Amino acid sequence: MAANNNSDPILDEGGGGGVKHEAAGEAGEGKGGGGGAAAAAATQAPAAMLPRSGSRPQLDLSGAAIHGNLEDRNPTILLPNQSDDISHLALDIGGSLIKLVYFSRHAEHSSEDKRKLSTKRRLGMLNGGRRSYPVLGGRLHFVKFETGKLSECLDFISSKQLHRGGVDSPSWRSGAQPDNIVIKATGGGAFKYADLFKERLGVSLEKEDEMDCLVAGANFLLKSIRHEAFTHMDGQKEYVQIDQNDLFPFLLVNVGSGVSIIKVDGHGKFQRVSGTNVGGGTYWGLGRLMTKCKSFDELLELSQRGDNSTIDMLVGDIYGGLDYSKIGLSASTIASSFGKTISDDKELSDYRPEDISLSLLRMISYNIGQISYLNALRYGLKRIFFGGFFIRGHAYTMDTISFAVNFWSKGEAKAMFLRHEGFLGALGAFMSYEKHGLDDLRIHHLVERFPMGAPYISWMEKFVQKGTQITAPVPVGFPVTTGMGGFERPTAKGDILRSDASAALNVGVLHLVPTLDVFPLLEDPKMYEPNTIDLDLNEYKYWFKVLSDHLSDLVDKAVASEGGTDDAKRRGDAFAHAFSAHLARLMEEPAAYGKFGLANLLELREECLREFQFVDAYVSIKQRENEASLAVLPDLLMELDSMNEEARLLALIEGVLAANIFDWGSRACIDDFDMFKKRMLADKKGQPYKRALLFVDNSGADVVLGMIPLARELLRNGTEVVLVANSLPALNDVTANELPGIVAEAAKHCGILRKAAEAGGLIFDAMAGIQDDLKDEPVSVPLMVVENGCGSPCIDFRQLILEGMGRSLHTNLNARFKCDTLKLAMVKNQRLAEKLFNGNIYDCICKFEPVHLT
Ligand SMILES: Nc1ncnc2c1ncn2[C@@H]1O[C@H](COP(=O)(O)OP(=O)(O)O)[C@@H](O)[C@H]1O
Ligand SMILES: CC(C)(COP(=O)(O)O)[C@@H](O)C(=O)NCCC(=O)O
Ligand SMILES: [Mn+2]
Repeated sequence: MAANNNSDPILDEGGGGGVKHEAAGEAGEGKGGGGGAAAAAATQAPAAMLPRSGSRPQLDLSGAAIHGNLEDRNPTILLPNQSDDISHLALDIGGSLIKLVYFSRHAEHSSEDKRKLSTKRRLGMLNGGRRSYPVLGGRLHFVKFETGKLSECLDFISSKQLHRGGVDSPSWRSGAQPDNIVIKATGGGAFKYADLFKERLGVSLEKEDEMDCLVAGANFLLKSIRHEAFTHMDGQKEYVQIDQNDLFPFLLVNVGSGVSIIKVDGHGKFQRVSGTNVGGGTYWGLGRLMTKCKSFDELLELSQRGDNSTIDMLVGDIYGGLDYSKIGLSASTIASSFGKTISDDKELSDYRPEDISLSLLRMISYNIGQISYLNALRYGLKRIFFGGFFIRGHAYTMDTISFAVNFWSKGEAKAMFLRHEGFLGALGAFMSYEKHGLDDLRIHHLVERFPMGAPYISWMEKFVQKGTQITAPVPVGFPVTTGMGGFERPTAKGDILRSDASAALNVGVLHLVPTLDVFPLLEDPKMYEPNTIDLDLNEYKYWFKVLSDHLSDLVDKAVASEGGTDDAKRRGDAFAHAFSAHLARLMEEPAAYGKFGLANLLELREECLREFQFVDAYVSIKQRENEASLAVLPDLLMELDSMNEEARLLALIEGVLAANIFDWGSRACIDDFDMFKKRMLADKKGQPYKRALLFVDNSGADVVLGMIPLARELLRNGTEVVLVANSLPALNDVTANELPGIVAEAAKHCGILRKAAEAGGLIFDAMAGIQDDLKDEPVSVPLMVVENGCGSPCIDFRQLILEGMGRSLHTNLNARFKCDTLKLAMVKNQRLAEKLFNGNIYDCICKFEPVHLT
């Protein structure tokens, strides 16, 4: 039988089979799970797209008119009343910063389309009637500007035409000038700068109340974004699992220029209970005056090298070096911020700016923590969420606030922080566009797909246009606390604050994918964790090395896939820099982007490639492998058909797992084949599976010689088969777009596949004229292809378009489903084999998990 020679070219440690081919020889390591997995559900209803929510943007066709040449085959249609495309920007113009939240639709990948067309043409499968597979929805971006540099912000909006729905919007392309564009805006600047916006951009700002927006933004984030909230104590960040049913009431403290303290009781139910004018503006303002720093970050960075005991009067200064233990104050506790300067006969210039900055930071953070706690106490609240850009993801600031809350509440109240800290108001304003209907979004509808937000957008533009260097982020120091009331000075690991750009990487671009839903066959969605192993720092180091080692090879492929042009080379460079910066950021703080498993790490790379417009780095490798495998498929099918049923089933499973691994002395580390065989053969007569979902993985031998023959066997047994494939390219994975072409080609050699593909609408009379003997193959069950909503080598079943079953090893090995499940994978990574099974590279997994009816 044919060897299943599939391997994931970057990630597998060795070639996946006997016949060396280019991709296998390139020997990366990692993804490991090779064969894909199949699931069989005996009772499920036909696969169907999940319905879109009724409150989502609707198409408003009133007044539609053809724009341009009526003779054109595809003239542009103007929808003058369709406002979706122009309500994609919202602003929060605060005392210090302007925050923008904007939505962009995924651009059409025209080069991909061309390529798709030529592949289809070559495979002889162009037919206009087949369904097309949509690319994933759109993205929410987060960008900020200094309020003092408002004109930069206006330029940004104008250059991207954000006020008119972006440069890709119909209104922009058509050159139409809607005369009254309205943009939602909150914050004081919505009032102050309304005229300027009208003058410069011709837009009217529709004012939304700042407190309404803060609360709406916070509620939305806490409800819809995974790993949004975290605690930060003693340098340790820990994400908080938010129980949707037990969220309210809480205290929201927004630390902007000033501080607003709001008691939140529900959606739209809140009361501003307090505030303080000692806030972010105070730290930055006083700090600027006293240190001559030119930027907020410079001031914050200085604090990391500061020693506040030269400025602050400590308890020990007053008590002759002793603690005041009776009231719980250590000698190092600050008794009086800046108090020491009253007795020193010194000028401002005699103090180190570093020390001044730290004293200021501690004074203001501590004060905010304390006032917040007192307000929590007033209302009996235990949870305090802190937002606003004063926080700036800065460890020392958060630790100081947490310390104050913890100290004064004696551990009763908890300070929590939000990853989108400064964007609460802007998000709230964005959500106030009623037609967005974002209010009913559930957590899996907004997928945070890696921080390619503001910094990366501007970095990318810089790279593409100027080829500027990205500076990799540098570590921020963690403070050390003493047990009793005081902080020692921070023991900074690095001496420079992470650049503003990379710090903003704490916030990802939110991908809005309204059709995504939790896979309904998951046994317990709440308990589901896609990643098989936790990434501790050691694991991180290992995978970072793997990914870094293969970066240059990947860049070569990516550049080649775009024709090797100068532009592609520049983008390749930019991709390498950006991806390395992400890796460095994660190395420094693995939880920087929320909990991050291997699946996320692998997806990050794919996302990053896409960000730099590499549509499909493996396109030609995939095509070559598909063609080579299709050429040997007829022989394989003939060989399979000559076997008895039992031998054939074994050959098929081996085929998926790569037949000749046994030659290499490998063993099966999980082997439930006999159980599976029993279900397939012995029980078959009574109750064949109604439907099987096959999660296909790699292009080439994996899908053509492994999964398609397995699908064919299931079809032969009367089981409907759904091939579930990635929506977007990732490594050499086959995509839902590519599969129909491959199936059509395979069907040329096989009546079973042909009839089933026709029944499933995959091909329409494509094989008319091809003679084969279908007498023995009375197949009427359909073979279908669906996309899974993923663009990653791994699958997260919380975020799927359609029902299916899990592939593989890195993810889903331990996932339990409500249907019988067969997990097939070859372990192509020594480390994983050892870790998971005490096994060896090329060991195989054939894990059958029938549903036990109780
Ligand atoms: N790049 C920056 N420039 C100015 N201030 C910053 C910056 N980054 C963080 N900050 C801090 O954040 C505060 C502004 O926070 P923000 O939530 O945007 O408030 P506002 O709505 O009043 O502008 C500033 O006063 C300052 O303390
Ligand atoms: C006036 C503000 C609401 C403006 O918001 P900001 O621009 O600071 O985000 C805020 O600065 C504030 O709440 N100041 C504190 C005023 C007080 O309660 O004393
Ligand atoms: Mn504000």
